[in-house]
Amino acid sequence: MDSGGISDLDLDKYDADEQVKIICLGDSAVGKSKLMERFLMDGYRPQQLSTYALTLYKYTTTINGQTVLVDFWDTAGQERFRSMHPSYYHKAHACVMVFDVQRKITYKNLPNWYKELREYRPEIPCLVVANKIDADIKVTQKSFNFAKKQGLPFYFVSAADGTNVVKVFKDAIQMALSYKKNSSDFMDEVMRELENFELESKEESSDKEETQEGKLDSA
Ligand SMILES: Nc1nc2c(ncn2[C@@H]2O[C@H](COP(=O)(O)OP(=O)(O)OP(=O)(O)O)[C@@H](O)[C@H]2O)c(=O)[nH]1
Ligand SMILES: [Mg+2]
Repeated sequence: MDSGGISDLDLDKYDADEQVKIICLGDSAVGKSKLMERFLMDGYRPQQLSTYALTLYKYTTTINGQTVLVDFWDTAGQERFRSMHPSYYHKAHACVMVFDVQRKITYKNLPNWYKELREYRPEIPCLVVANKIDADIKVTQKSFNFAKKQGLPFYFVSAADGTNVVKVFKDAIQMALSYKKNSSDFMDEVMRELENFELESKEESSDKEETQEGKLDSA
């Protein structure tokens, strides 16, 4: 129940009603960090060092009157395809998968990223993003069939000029929320039940709290 505890603290601290985790996948230098920065800071600083470690961005927004806390996870894609640590995927509610329209290899690697994602998170919404369309707008006439074949939403974007960036992340947040609410993923159901169970028992009696948490920890 480690992250469950942290979530509760976060919800209090940010005065949020809901919390979702969104991860970003894709080869190195496709623009994952730039896209997130563009969305979060509404700015774009070219030529920044690539991401070496994990970066966690916290973002709050209001959807249908509810305050939603979004954890955006960003990590380095590496030069060649490399696996992410399982904790990166843990309890993620949506994934933004990025490739660079100027480098075919980054598109060819999408099935590798997707395969790994599905090993850990079989059901979460995944959005496919073709970045850097500013470099050559003609690419938007090309067809990139991977997303269609997998039945995934697809977006042409540019972190440099901002095209579709807000749209992608807003959609990702909505999808993450609806996934969290109507999830058929068994593990998530169980986790949610456990979280509710913990809250209810806290309300009932505070002196039982410790025993209750002890039980959940060993579950
Ligand atoms: N022309 C253009 N360049 C971009 C765009 N987005 C990112 N870049 C450039 O591409 C390079 C890589 O961007 P990053 O955001 O660092 O890529 P990343 O996917 O986070 O890379 P790693 O952290 O190594 O996995 C940088 O030099 C950016 O300036 C874009 O939309 N258009
Ligand atoms: Mg990066």
